[in-house]
Amino acid sequence: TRCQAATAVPVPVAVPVPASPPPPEPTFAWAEFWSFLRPQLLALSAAVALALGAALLNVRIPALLGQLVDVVARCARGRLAGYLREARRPALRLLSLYALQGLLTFGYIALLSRAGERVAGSMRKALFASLLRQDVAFFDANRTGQLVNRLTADVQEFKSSFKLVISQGLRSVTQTVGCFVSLYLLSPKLTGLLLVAMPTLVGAGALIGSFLRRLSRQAQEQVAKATAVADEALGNIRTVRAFAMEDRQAGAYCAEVDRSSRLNERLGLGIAAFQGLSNVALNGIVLGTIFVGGSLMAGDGLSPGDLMSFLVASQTVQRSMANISILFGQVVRGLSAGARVFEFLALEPSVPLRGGARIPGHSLLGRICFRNVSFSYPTRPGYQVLRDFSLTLPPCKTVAIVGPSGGGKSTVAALLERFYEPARGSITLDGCDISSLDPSWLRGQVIGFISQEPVLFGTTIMENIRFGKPGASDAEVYAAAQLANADGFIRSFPEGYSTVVGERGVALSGGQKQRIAIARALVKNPSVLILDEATSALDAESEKVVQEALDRAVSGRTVLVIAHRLSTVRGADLIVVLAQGRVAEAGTHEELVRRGGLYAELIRRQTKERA
Ligand SMILES: Nc1ncnc2c1ncn2[C@@H]1O[C@H](COP(=O)(O)OP(=O)(O)OP(=O)(O)O)[C@@H](O)[C@H]1O
Repeated sequence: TRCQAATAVPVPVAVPVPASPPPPEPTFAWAEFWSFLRPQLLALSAAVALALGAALLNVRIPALLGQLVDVVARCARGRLAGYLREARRPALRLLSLYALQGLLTFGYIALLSRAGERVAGSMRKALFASLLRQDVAFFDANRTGQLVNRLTADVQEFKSSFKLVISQGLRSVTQTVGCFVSLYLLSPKLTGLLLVAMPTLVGAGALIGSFLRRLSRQAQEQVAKATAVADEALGNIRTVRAFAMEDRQAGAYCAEVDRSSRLNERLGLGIAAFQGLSNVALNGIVLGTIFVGGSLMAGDGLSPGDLMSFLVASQTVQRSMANISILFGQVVRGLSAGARVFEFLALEPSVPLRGGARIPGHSLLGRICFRNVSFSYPTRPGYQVLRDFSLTLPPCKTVAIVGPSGGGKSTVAALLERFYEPARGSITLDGCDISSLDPSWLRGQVIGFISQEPVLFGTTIMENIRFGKPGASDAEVYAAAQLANADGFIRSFPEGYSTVVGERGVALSGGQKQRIAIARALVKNPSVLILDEATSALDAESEKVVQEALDRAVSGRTVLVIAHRLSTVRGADLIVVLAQGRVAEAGTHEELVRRGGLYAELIRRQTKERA
């Protein structure tokens, strides 16, 4: 219900937020990261050790291959018996090295995956828990899509960079250094040549690579734009259909897809050129090495085996350096993804979910006082919604708030639920300031909130009603449904209370959904009931049934009704007209009509509209 209630506060589409500089990129929280890493330290250290071992073996392999080639060269031309004898030793050593290397590779990848998944899993859980804790104002300022992205894409990105750094990065660096040492030992001259050629090529490759990455990012963003168009149209198909906008939406989607195809084609072209060029460059290095190496061999400075070792080792260096340059970009992206995850982990809400005093059930009266409350929404600090607002809701009475749209009616309810904190003034329940009370008790047990457009969750009706009181027995659920005028229609479904309502409860009518929402609020037997325009989205027929349910539900509770249609609040014990954040008038229906002020004017206007 909390989520549902949160969506009940209407958020205007175009709130003029005061111009502020874009928030700085969050920095990576190493300490926070360490706390997630620590439980996996053993597995991680083992993975690092195994990866290092595998890399060192890779450094050894070219030398052994060289030995084998020397045997091959020596035993060429028909000396088979001698060849088999001589070759067996280096061949077997090489084979066992390959086997050991395979084993080490298996070990470190397995361990690393385990550690990576666990770190990512615990980051996701912690981030989700932290998001759920945040103030409602936080959700006004951050779009849901972005938050979900941090949970999924950002954690994913961070995890893969983290794994890559340990597997590829560690390996590549060790191999580059190790192989350079063995290259130098084999032939300082050839190594010198390589040292000139390779960095130039790798540098050029990195440059083209970064250009391609930029192109790829643009292409990805374009794909995301196209997806957003499709998502919006499919998600709001009723509106699209109602305005016969299918062709226009299809056209918009086509344009975005065309743009993304063009970008991706250009990217493909770039990748093709890159691959072609790098083939030429790599083969050129092989050719150059053999060519120059051959001349050294002629001068007897190098054996054929040495040349072979040199070739294999230089290939390993090339691969490793290319890997390192790719990794560099990945690390930068991974760190900024990680920073985005940790940013919200560290965020503390101004109103904690739990903690504080509770008033024992038997002595709870339900008397609520707003005293000189002033309030502005955090996303709109310059605009005061309530100014010096004072109102008392006596126990077991119904108080209605009416007034022009945007006057701050729903804001009063949001403050009572402690979705936001007033800037000045106090709100008390039975004389206790609600800021000293346990918010989870206040929301979960004291206040029942029924909003204009109830949100049902994608589960059975039974579970949806039980959402109001997690431990409720079946009998309690039935009783609440009866009180809410919902039992009859629920039982008329073939599966009764086990009927699963769709993701957004689409299979139910507005009136049915509203009655389930009423049952959900009533099952906790709240002392205070807030009805925020609970019937204004319904047609006359459903309104009547829902109104009946509400009339029954209000007895014995302190009720705050927020209403558009004045006809629904005629019987309230007190009617308050809220205009420009202040109480403009208060009294019963008769008193206010007799007074001939704002309320009388509103009544006149509404009857005229009806006529
Ligand atoms: N989450 C929010 N962030 C920023 N401003 C808000 C938010 N919710 C409401 N407002 C603004 O606060 C003012 C009062 O809104 P509120 O919803 O309380 O009015 P209301 O009287 O209930 O209006 P209505 O009858 O149209 O629902 C409006 O100007 C609105 O634009």
